Amino acid sequence: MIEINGVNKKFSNTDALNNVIAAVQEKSIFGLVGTNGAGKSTLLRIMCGVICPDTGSVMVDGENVYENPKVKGRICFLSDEAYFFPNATGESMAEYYEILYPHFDEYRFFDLMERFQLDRRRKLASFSKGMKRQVLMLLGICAGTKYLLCDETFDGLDPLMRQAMKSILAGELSKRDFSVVIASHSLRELEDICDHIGLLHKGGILLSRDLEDMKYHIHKLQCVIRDPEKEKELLEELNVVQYEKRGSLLTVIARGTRQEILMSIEEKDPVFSEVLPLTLEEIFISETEVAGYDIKEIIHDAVKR
Ligand SMILES: Nc1ncnc2c1ncn2[C@@H]1O[C@H](COP(=O)(O)OP(=O)(O)OP(=O)(O)O)[C@@H](O)[C@H]1O
Repeated sequence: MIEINGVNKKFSNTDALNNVIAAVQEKSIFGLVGTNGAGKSTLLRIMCGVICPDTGSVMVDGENVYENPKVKGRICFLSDEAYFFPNATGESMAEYYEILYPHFDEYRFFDLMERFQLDRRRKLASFSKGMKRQVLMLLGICAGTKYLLCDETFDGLDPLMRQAMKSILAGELSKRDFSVVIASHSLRELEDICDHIGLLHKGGILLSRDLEDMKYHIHKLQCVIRDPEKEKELLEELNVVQYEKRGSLLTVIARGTRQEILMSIEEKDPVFSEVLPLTLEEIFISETEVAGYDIKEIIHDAVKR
């Protein structure tokens, strides 16, 4: 488990991170979402012990990661710019990773390179940006470390490759003691792979939640109730996050399971009613508005990229 305990980091006059608190659970995928300059790379670099926080700490399996080679050996960090040595090929990078990571699985790496139609003998400098990112992801997966931290590594891949990488990551998770952190601009990108999402904004975590939990405990109700008294009662009974009335159609975003909301609405003799799950985007917008933030622009920006 990685615990981020009140981490602060300042660069000259810039507050890059401001009291960040979060946890990456065992055998999980943690999505770190945020726009440019939100502090994602800084947080990842602190999480893998490359830079030291000004205050606060990052504990990996109960030990401080900074200047701790034993703990750092359990982490593989893939930076947002794929860096390879001059003249490096897939084969020579494999040799390098074998030195760095004792559990690096060379056989698997070459097998995956072949499946992705990446020539292991070709110079990586001649690969496209997306192909370089594929090689980097495969190196990271085959490194055999307990933790893999990916800084926007998914963002340069085409949709097919993204899906392929996601299924490889999911396969790894089911086989071994493995956790992944993926930083991305795109909320939608992470929706179908992450167990947990942390939303980073201007150096602070605005929201950090389990996806299943979020989706299970908040819903959108659309209904038409003729009797205004019953409509009022419904709004009092439900744990309302937001509501809107257009003509006779009442739309409510409320906390609660689908079953709980259905029970409340059925007692009010609705002319029409339906309870729908929220998209991740809708959940983030409503949750952050409740917390007093007008996050729509940030979320939409993150979704568009
Ligand atoms: N070495 C540094 N020196 C000075 N300022 C820095 C340094 N590294 C990061 N910063 C500043 O810290 C803030 C957070 O930067 P960071 O790279 O962590 O954001 P990010 O969320 O990864 O952004 P992006 O999505 O654009 O990569 C920015 O304002 C950035 O200018």
